Amino acid sequence: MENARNFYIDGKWVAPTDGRDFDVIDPSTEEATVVISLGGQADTDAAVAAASAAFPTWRLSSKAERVDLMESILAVYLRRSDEMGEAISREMGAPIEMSKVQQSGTGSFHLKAFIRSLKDFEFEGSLRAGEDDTRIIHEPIGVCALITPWNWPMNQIALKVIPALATGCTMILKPSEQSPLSAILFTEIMHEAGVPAGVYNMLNGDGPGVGSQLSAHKDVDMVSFTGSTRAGRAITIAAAETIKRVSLELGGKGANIVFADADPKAVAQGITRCFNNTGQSCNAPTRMLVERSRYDEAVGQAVAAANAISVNAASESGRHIGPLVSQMQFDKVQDLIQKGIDEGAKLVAGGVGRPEGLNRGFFVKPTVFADCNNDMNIMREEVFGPVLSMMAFDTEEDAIVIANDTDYGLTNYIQTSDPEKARRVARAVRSGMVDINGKGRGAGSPFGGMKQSGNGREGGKWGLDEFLEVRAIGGWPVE
Ligand SMILES: NC(=O)c1ccc[n+]([C@@H]2O[C@H](COP(=O)([O-])OP(=O)(O)OC[C@H]3O[C@@H](n4cnc5c(N)ncnc54)[C@H](O)[C@@H]3O)[C@@H](O)[C@H]2O)c1
Repeated sequence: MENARNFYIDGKWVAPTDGRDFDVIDPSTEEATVVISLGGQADTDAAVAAASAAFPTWRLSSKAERVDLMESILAVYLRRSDEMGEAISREMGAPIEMSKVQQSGTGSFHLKAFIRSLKDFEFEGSLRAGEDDTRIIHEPIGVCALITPWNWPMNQIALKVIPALATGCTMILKPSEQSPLSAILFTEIMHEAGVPAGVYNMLNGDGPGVGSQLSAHKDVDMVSFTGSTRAGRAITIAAAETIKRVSLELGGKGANIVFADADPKAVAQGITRCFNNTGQSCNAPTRMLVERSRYDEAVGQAVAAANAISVNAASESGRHIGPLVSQMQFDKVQDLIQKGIDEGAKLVAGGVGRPEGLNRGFFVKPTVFADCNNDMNIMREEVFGPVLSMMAFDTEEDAIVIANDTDYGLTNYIQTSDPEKARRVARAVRSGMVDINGKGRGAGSPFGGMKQSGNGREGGKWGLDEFLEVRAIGGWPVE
């Protein structure tokens, strides 16, 4: 990859001033696949300076100009979409076919959705009908630091870069050092599409380096972050000194409430959903709560579904799951599986160690625990691996209490054929998002959580609002 060691600052690929080498590991082989540079303070300062210099002009760009630019980006993206799938598969281990469709597909999906949202967005208007002398104006917040994770790399980049661009902000993207290849390719796409110099900048770096430097930088107006609750807390503290806005998308521990009247396929679908992307999704339904009359049958269905999942290298074609992203994640997931056993949960599928025949690579057995309770680590911590925890409940009220007994509040799932119950439970669970009977949310819906799952909303009109200041001007001379 030609630009692997370089950064993109002020419309050009440049060598780092302050960089050091870092090996990107292929999770299927545990071997270095590319060497990138991790930047230092001088690189951070140069990128922030470029974004600051571009802001006064870009903030005045018209909505039509920005829609045109987003359409150009979409055209280039669609042409290079397969390459994007390959880059993501190589850097974080998503199986190649899944990566080309699901991982890479998020880029064009969000681009299209944001083009629609921007076309509909009113940047200026009256306070309310008849109060035309109070003008409400939405303005871009300024220079934004966009810090993204490795699990859905293009999804997160698109959910931050595109709305920042659409609202007239300028930005510095710092992707995860574990998944830089997709970000480098995306930067080539932005360059080819003709993004003006300085509007979009990209630096590779780690959390303690570029991540912290951006969070604390006096010339950065906002940090938009997706990743662990640990890093979200550190960023908030670093940002406090300069009172910058911090938007956070953090972890989750979604409950999937399966009532006795649910579709017979609900349990198997819950497993597929939980283990997709090798369980590395913040909105994965990792706690399956099943009404007692159906519980034993559900455990049997979950075991059959988990045992039917194959695990293999990311480069192999097929519908298997791939490895975890890194040694660190592998160790963390192994540790949590062992804790589940030690705490008395009933291991009914998978377990510690690699699947048979896979001696190298960060591969984990698809694992199911039954008879869990809410005090266990596997029910409280975000595992971020192919591990499902099951528990029985007796009444609707119990299910709601268990679902809400968590520090997180990102997505909950409800399976029932009773529409009244579905509406009641959807209102009662505390999460930014709820999926009923496997129906996804429409394009342009807000994505985000409550409690320690964060405070941001990404996507659609709400995703644009995140990057805007709202101003109120009284005595506006009416035209
Ligand atoms: N909610 C999500 O989408 C999501 C994504 C990735 C990881 N996670 C969770 O995080 C756990 C650990 O994964 P991880 O260590 O790769 O995630 P992380 O939060 O450490 O890293 C995510 C991003 O934040 C940056 N970062 C890390 N520390 C930072 C700091 N102090 N200041 C600024 N930026 C910082 C990283 O360089 C990366 O770009 C996972 O097990 C999982 O539970 C959640």
